[in-house]
Amino acid sequence: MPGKLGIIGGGVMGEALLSCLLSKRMYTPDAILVSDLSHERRQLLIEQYDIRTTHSNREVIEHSDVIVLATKPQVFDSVARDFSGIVVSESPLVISILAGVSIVRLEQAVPGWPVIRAMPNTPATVGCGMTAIAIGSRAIAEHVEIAQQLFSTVGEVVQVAEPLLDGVTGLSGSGPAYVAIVIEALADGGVASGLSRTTANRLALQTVLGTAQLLQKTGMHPAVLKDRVTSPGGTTISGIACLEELGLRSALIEAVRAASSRSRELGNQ
Ligand SMILES: NC(=O)c1ccc[n+]([C@@H]2O[C@H](COP(=O)([O-])OP(=O)(O)OC[C@H]3O[C@@H](n4cnc5c(N)ncnc54)[C@H](OP(=O)(O)O)[C@@H]3O)[C@@H](O)[C@H]2O)c1
Ligand code: PRO
Repeated sequence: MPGKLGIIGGGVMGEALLSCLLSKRMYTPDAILVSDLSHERRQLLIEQYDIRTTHSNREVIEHSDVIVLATKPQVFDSVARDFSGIVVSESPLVISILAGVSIVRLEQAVPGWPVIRAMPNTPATVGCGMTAIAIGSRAIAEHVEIAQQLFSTVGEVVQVAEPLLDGVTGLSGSGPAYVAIVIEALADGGVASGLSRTTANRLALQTVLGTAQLLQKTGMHPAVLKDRVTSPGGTTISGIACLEELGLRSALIEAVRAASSRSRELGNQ
């Protein structure tokens, strides 16, 4: 991976990328500079990862060959002001992971530099992320290659047309929260049926993990697996009837749609 990496915003997602890129040795700690407004946050990142940090976004911008924007979208205008008037000998690649903020807005904010929009997710922390990227008008093949390399180090990568990124955000960006709720609720069901909390948590987690791996490794359609588990007149069909009655499918569909629409809304603010 070429040169120096800068991360603006060392919060949950900035740290997720940072920790995995370091553990996979894509970057060495001395090649990374992270800016964050919070002193406590900067201290934590220094102690945890032995990287350099700063309160100044401009320092990160001037230091880096690749800049990952990882603040909340709500502070984008303020971060954008930090780019104004900066002169560099070679334009860095700007990769934004901000939900909703469009390539047009990003390109207006950075002075003629290449931009790529990305939507990763938190499993990137352990190298199991899912990231979609959309390419800005000034990015060339070399920049796409850098983004592909960076995000494939922390999981899988797909390229999509920019308008689809809101849907990606609602599905794989927000998805880890939905799946975590499903795992927690399955465990609650186990506890309600008399299992200890520890056993129920273990069963719920391994069931979700094992099912995902089975589907991924075999390429089996989820509906086929559902049918394989469901014996005629057995236990599973009683559970499924309950899920259908209580609307699990439509709840998940509506959750993805609501989150996608919120992503669009954030982009228009
Ligand atoms: N979390 C996810 O699962 C996820 C997944 C995909 C994409 N994203 C995107 O990633 C971005 C960050 O999300 P997050 O969950 O990591 O948020 P977060 O934990 O709040 O991290 C953002 C960090 O940026 C700091 N910050 C605020 N204003 C700043 C400024 N002007 N300059 C530099 N740093 C500043 C924040 O400090 P304070 O807390 O002190 O304000 C915070 O430490 C968002 O745009 C989100 O849409 C998040
Ligand atoms: N977390 C961010 C949010 O909740 C974006 C996707 C996941 O806005």
